[in-house]
Amino acid sequence: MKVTVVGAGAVGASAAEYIALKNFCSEVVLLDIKEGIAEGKAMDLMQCASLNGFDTKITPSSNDYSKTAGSEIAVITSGVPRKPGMTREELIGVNAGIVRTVAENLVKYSPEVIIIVVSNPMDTMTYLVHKVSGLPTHKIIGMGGALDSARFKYRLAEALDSPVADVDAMVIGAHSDTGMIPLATKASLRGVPVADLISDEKLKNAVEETKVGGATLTKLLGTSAWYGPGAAVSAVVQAIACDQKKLIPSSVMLNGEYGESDICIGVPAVIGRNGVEKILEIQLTEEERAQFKASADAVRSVNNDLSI
Ligand SMILES: NC(=O)C1=CN([C@@H]2O[C@H](COP(=O)(O)OP(=O)(O)OC[C@H]3O[C@@H](n4cnc5c(N)ncnc54)[C@H](O)[C@@H]3O)[C@@H](O)[C@H]2O)C=CC1
Ligand SMILES: O=C([O-])CC(=O)C(=O)O
Repeated sequence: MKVTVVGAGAVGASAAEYIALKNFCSEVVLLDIKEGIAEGKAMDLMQCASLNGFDTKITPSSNDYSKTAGSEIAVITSGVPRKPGMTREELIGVNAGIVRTVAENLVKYSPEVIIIVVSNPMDTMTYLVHKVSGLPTHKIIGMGGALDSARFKYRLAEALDSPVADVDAMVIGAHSDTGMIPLATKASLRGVPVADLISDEKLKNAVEETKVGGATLTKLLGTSAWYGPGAAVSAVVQAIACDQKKLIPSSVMLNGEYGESDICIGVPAVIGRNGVEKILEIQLTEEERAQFKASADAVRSVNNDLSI
């Protein structure tokens, strides 16, 4: 299995590292437009192979897409991250041009590829890839829900004083500070509804902290996060590569599901060897349905800023 990661910055390198550590791919091509970056990161990562016991070969590329030819999966992390005080939506002006060119180049050399979009504003960048790549809709997946759900589980575990691994929870909606919808009503501690175990106030705090999870880290770090994003990317890549058919909230093109069409936004999706294998339409409360509609409206208005 050959996987390409475009963008050898913080998130791209972290994703390549986690993919290699999990040892399920033969090759990861790490491509960056900046001369030397991919070479340096790939060399540094390959020097971990004997220490960490992985066989995955990490091949660098300085913007040479011929090296990506025949990739079955490609991850787009190229573009600028936000700085403290910014929203993800403010990145559209720079990132749309980058994501468009990258998607076109990827498809040129790997016409059968499945693309995972990470660059922000992620839901709109995913929509853009649908419009410019010519790939079938099931082959384009926006990564946001995997990360946001992991952050929600972390916040719930904190509130419950329980191990994170005992918590199950999901976040749907847009990957944005205001559009995320952590599904508090469905969160559980090994099947026991979390709402039965902690106060409304604690649950509400966990929801609010999850929604601004990216902004909180950006404020602390001066740039956006990379370990969680890299791990979340590797989980989506592995679900495809190993045909795991995992239920991962992902930004996918909707065609009537949840009452929305011609939009990419986070919904529960089964991810396997064919990419998006199924979209699950789960029961939402009236309040969650209203939140989803508002979230979709906001994504649509950002999509309108694209020139496609
Ligand atoms: N969807 C999600 O959950 C998350 C999304 N992000 C987004 O991912 C993106 C990357 O973030 P970081 O890795 O922290 O940024 P970074 O600045 O560390 O790395 C970005 C890399 O992209 C490269 N690049 C720029 N234009 C390129 C092009 N045309 N072709 C190839 N490479 C190019 C740069 O040289 C740089 O090395 C940002 O847009 C950020 O907002 C970050 C975290 C989570
Ligand atoms: O917050 C950001 O800008 C980066 C991102 O999408 C995340 O970490 O969730």
